[in-house]
Amino acid sequence: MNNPTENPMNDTQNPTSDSAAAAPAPFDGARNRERIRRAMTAYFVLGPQDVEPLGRTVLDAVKQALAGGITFLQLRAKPGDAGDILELARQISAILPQGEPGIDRPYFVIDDRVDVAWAARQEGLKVDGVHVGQTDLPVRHVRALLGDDAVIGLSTGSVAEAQAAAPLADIIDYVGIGPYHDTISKADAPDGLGAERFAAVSRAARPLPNCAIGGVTPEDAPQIAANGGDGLCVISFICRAPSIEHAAYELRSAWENAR
Ligand SMILES: Cc1ncc(COP(=O)(O)OP(=O)(O)O)c(N)n1
Ligand SMILES: Cc1ncsc1CCOP(=O)(O)O
Ligand SMILES: [Mg+2]
Repeated sequence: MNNPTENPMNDTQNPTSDSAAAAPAPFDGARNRERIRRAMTAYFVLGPQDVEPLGRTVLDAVKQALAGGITFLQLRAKPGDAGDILELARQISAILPQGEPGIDRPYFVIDDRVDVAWAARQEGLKVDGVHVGQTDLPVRHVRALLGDDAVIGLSTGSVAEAQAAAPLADIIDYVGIGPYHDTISKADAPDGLGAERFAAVSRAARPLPNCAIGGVTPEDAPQIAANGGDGLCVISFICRAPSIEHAAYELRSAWENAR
């Protein structure tokens, strides 16, 4: 299913792919913003709380989602002790393909836990960085702790938060915008933004890459693409699907057809 010819991680428009070597794009920073933007295509978030009640494991879910072609992965274990999250990150890292994130394998980040992301990177795991929310450690401290080449994502849910994020484009790499619809996967989430408010938030967050999160399914792809989105981010759509591999494939195909 993970056909390299259809792979945004091997895409000819990707300035870092071999096939683009003849016409290199201008350098856009140490972490390559355009590569990260394209990796927003099919962003999968999960933790034990999302799959274990359904009789699945995080590792099996990740294996199947990789086969289906996800382009970005986030380990969001809530609640979780640091050591347990680190151990899960080790196991996930071991099944990720070798090579460059965004080209040969999905990016892989840890939710909230800058300490775990730091430890994982010290161990040489394929952990690219962290995704933090508005009340987590401020991103300037996250950047100082993780270094220049770590990937840092920030949650935004309003125009004001996006306006505050945009000037930090040298510190953060992308924003998650949501919830797009109401969600069952985050207890304290506000009501869904809907397409119009999403458009205003994504506009305010420019030039940062973004993904839409919260009740998102492949059916949303055309509307999200038309409103300035760079990709689709899901928990339930993949975790609750009869076939995780097929759901991941559907998510990615929907975005590739919509953008
Ligand atoms: C890609 C992405 N976007 C938003 C979130 C939500 O993060 P946050 O607001 O910190 O809430 P929790 O996920 O920590 O409950 C996310 N995790 N990923
Ligand atoms: C973590 C998070 N942040 C905003 S909505 C959300 C949950 C998304 O999960 P689902 O795809 O199941 O609605
Ligand atoms: Mg958080």
